[in-house]
Amino acid sequence: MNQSKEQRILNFVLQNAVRGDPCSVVDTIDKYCSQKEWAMNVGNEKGKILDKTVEEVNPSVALELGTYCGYSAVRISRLLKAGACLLTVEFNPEFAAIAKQMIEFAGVQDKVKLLEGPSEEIIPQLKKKYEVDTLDFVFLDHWKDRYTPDTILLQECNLLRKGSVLLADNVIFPGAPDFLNYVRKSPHFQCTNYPSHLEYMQVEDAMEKAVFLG
Ligand SMILES: Cc1ncnc2c1ncn2[C@@H]1O[C@H](/C=C/CNC(=O)c2cc(-c3ccc(F)cc3)cc(O)c2O)[C@@H](O)[C@H]1O
Ligand SMILES: [Mg+2]
Repeated sequence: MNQSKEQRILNFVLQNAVRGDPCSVVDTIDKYCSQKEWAMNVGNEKGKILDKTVEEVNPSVALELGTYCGYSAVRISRLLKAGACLLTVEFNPEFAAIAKQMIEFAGVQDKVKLLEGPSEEIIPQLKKKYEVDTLDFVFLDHWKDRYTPDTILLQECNLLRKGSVLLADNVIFPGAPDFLNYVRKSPHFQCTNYPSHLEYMQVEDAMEKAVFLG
């Protein structure tokens, strides 16, 4: 049975990246996806915005919605301080298996907990089952129509505190218009837009930062 694109990306990393070196894993995925097969990783241009935001927040507990192949999980976790952790949520078992191998090859498995299942089921379990108090940072990169309901759910589950930072990918392309509307109109969020480009393409895209005000 022929391989999936995601399996081909993982194989390329296993054969070309340096085991235990998260930067080389990120660079190798970008090399493959810019030269051979496009894939929906956040990429290097928007990845630098993600890096800066993670470094500013310096989170103890971070959440990612939409692991896919693990590109941003490796990218985020490489910047986390000792003892900090990233919880990343993925409901597609094939992608979860790929991401698990990607995370382990990069050597960041001690900082990353991959939670398999739909975000709407996982988010309400974070406090009791995963011993989360509140989240310092949330990266939204899953189905775009889930950004708003999950942002509301995070608030309902008391997972955000004054200063919690949400960063959303693709608010221009494919677009998350209802999310932009929601956070920009809400008195509970202070928003900043970061214009950029779609990964590996010259198409306009942007990331939106929404800081929870309590
Ligand atoms: C509720 C729930 N729970 C758990 N996992 C969930 C989940 N909803 C989705 N997932 C998971 O997350 C990933 C999905 C990511 C969705 N991302 C995009 O659709 C996306 C698309 C493009 C794109 C751009 C130009 C094009 F022409 C076509 C596509 C670029 C991007 O950057 C994207 O992020 C994927 O791994 C999926 O299984
Ligand atoms: Mg994306």
